[in-house]
Amino acid sequence: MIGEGSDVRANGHSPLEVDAELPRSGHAVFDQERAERAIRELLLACGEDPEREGLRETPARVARAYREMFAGLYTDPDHVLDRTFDESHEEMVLVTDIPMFSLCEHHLTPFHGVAHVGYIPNGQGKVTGLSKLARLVDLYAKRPQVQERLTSQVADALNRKLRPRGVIVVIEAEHLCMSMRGVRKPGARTTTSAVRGLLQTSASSRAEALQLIKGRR
Ligand SMILES: Nc1nc2c(ncn2[C@@H]2O[C@H](COP(=O)(O)OP(=O)(O)OP(=O)(O)O)[C@@H](O)[C@H]2O)c(=O)[nH]1
Ligand SMILES: [Zn+2]
Repeated sequence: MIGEGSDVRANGHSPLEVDAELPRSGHAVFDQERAERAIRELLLACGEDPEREGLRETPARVARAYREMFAGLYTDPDHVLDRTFDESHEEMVLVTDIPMFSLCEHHLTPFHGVAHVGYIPNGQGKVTGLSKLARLVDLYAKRPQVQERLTSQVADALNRKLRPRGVIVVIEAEHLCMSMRGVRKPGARTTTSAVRGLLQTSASSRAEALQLIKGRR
């Protein structure tokens, strides 16, 4: 998925196709060398010896891992919704239990769980491939994130690109910053939701969607 060297590409898009809304620090590509230096510094700061056998390759490895985990910074996730097809379906389309991995922007530790993404097409063609809903979650997740913003960004992208009658996004996740450190509450799960259009204005439509999500098993 990711290109070699500093020319980072996800989904084949140019590395310069960045999200205009994203606050940027002047980088349109991942700076591999700088990341390696930073990881080496971190190891030194922790009192480790980056030259010892087991750690010699670690800065380069960790930098590559971050390049992959932050791939959504270097592409516009909305591009995954560029291709739509004509289908006059006007009822809810819902994909549940999409595995989701992201990194919390406060601690850069993972939060992971599942996303449920649904929309009501407008009946005038704009239907997307089901896999694109999962790809959208994936790319917005591949940024330093907070769960609330991730949830809204996925909902807003669907709203913007498909002009649907309604959108619902629910994310259930465990934050490792709450499990393996800090308050140490493994198993605590956070649920966030974002609704747009009819699913925001109509309590009965929203209740129906939430019922489909809750009763999925
Ligand atoms: N709202 C929200 N908070 C988050 C998310 N991820 C992590 N946090 C919280 O971000 C907060 C950062 O709090 P701080 O007091 O600045 O940092 P801290 O001293 O490391 O806090 P503790 O985690 O309580 O040890 C913590 O309460 C985290 O639980 C998220 O996705 N959404
Ligand atoms: Zn955190």
